[in-house]
Amino acid sequence: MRQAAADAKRTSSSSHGGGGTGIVHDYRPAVFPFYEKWRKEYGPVFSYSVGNMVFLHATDPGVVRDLCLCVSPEDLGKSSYMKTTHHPLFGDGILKSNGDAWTRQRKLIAPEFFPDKVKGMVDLMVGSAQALVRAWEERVAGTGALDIKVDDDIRAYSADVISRACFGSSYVKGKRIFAMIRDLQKTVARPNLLAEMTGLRFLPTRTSWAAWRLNQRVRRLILDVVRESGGEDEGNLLNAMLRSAEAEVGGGSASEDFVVDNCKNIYFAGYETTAVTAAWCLMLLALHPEWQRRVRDEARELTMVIQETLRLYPAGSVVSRQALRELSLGGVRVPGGVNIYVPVSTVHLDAGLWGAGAREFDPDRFAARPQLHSYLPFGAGARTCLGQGFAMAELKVLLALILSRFEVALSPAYRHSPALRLVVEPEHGVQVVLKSMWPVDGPI
Ligand code: HEM
Repeated sequence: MRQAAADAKRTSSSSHGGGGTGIVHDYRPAVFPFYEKWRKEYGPVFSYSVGNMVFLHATDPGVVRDLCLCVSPEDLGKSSYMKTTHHPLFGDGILKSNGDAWTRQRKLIAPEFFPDKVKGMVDLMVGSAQALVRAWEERVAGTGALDIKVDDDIRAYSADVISRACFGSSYVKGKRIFAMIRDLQKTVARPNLLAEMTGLRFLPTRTSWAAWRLNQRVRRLILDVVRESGGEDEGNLLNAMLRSAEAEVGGGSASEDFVVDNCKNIYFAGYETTAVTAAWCLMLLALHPEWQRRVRDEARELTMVIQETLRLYPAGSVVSRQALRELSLGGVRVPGGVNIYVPVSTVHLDAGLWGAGAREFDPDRFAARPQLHSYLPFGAGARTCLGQGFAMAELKVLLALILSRFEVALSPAYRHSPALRLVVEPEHGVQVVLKSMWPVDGPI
């Protein structure tokens, strides 16, 4: 098995040879070698167990369609698998909660991402994107062309946007908080399967102590910002959550928990996902200069390019659920307690759903709306991503500004190697060559 994974890794991790030849967008054999092997052996629906946990792996369109249509929080919820290990990161926030607790949080947070609210955040996105583009312009000036790994700068953009949106004028402190949550994420991201499967997870370990300490610091800092804001209505997410929490759960530590946990959830859900999507999108645009031209001519085309990026490189690689009671999905009986995994990239590359060219980059396919169950970059059913409008706006602002200033080509140093680190990201970063299209003091 290990050898199969290593072989697959070698074939998908390739230097692209200058013009982008040799890049294979289908990363499944490298990133999910076991699932691919089992799917080929057992078909689109199979189950396996780890200790006493049962997993149903499904890519059958009937199962996926029923999963998308199931909106009852009593039937399907988020898996309790890893809940204890990941508790310092997610707490009881929206991402992992179920039942009434989830319904209440969703109702409170969703309005903060309604289109009119997102529209009000576009200016702050433009401000952050302009800072990035200006910095690149300065580096390009004098050299004519800049060979650059874009990932860190894009991450800084994503962190800046989400900090400003969440923390308003305290966004500098917000960025420190998010940096700490990132450390927390790294600490809890090392899964301890044995601990999950046994009572040992309740015993403190060095990692769990480190996570606990980090968590306390994050909590103190978030509550500091809340106190500093003095309840002033700044129109940022933090204040909105505070208002909601006080109205719903009353003051005191329950409302503090609500705010702290959901700050961490929003950060986790919105930061890395958006940054990684922007990086993959730049890689694909660098490979396809004809699409750079089309996007410059017609803004609508940018939406299609982003949609196609999310099809080929979905940041959320798996839609996971737990059957909270016995269900039937696409004619398959699913007993209560079973964990359901839908590998998004397999659905997105299904030739039956997307045609023979499913593995190729072709944004034109999004001229028509895809079928509900064939496109899951933002998840499925009642639990779909709350921030998708926000993420799309953030991506459009950044990419439109970059393309209005630069021609983008893939660097000869780029190595294509998608790797799973909670989200599927470019293992060695995305390295491109930027050429300025305008004089450096031109308008942005
Ligand atoms: C390109 C960027 C993004 C991608 C690909 C993405 C993807 C996802 C996915 C796959 C889920 C799980 C859905 C499911 O299980 O059915 C999710 C949930 C969620 N996302 Fe996003 N997301 C992105 C950006 C954002 C942003 C920017 C925010 C907020 C600022 C956000 C907030 C959330 C929240 C709150 C949930 C939990 C929804 C619930 O459980 O009810 N996401 N996202």
